Amino acid sequence: ATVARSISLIECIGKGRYGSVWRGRYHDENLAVKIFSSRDEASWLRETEIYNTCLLRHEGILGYYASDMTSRNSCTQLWLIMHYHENGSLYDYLQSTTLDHEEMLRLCHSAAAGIVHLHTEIVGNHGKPAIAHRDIKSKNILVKGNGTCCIGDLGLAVTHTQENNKIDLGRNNKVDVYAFGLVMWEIARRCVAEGMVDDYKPPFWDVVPSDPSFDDMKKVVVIDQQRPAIPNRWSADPILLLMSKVIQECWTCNPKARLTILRIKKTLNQLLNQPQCKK
Ligand SMILES: Nc1cccc(Nc2ncnc3c2C(=O)CC=N3)c1
Repeated sequence: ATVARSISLIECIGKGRYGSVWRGRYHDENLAVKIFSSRDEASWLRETEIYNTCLLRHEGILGYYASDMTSRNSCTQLWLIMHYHENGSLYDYLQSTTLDHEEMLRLCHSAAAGIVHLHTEIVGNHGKPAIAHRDIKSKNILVKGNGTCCIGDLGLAVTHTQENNKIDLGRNNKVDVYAFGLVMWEIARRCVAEGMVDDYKPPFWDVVPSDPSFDDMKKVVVIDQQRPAIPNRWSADPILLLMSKVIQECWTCNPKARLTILRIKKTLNQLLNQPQCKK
């Protein structure tokens, strides 16, 4: 509680049903403060539990400072205090930025590396369970100053270890892989090749209303099994053509046929090291 007291909130940088995110200052350092709405107390509790029980210090995971619960007159105030990233979320970043091949692959590879860390169980005293994020999307990924990503928002995450075989992660991991395919599709659209680039669009922008309901999405994705279209221009570029293959293997109808996030990370790393990708 002492930490929260000495943080001064400077500006609101995000607002939603979840609550709000602020840029804060503490000893001349910037930090991000997520203030949870009372309806979202469960997310605060889950994210706090995950960060405090699992070894989650990793360059691909949004850095955590502290959680704070203070009683503010009649109601409870819930804060999550994280590292601050000036570029904001990947969703924000892609609105205003176009990418070359290396920048596209750095964003995709670093985001994949963060998800690999979540999915990997580390056995031992200072280990971690396998974690399925369950809410992978460009608004929950932050872009760091060096053009790499880190994964945030663990409010819906579930854990699994060998011994307390709680849930079958096999299925859940595949949900993360499907969602990550959508994120790679959003990023690749913003990659300039042969003098062309696609506008930023959220997945399914052309088949659902803005701010779609759960049922709107379910009909498109589950019932009709729709998938985002791959822009024609991608087939004229060797890297984007390979990206379209990786992306489509994240979306197979049968979840068992989907690539693992580790295979995706390795493939992206190979593309990153190809000569035509280096500046
Ligand atoms: N999941 C979660 C939990 C706490 C803060 C956040 N958001 C952020 N974290 C760090 N830097 C940021 C942001 C923004 O939202 C926008 C700009 N920079 C997400």
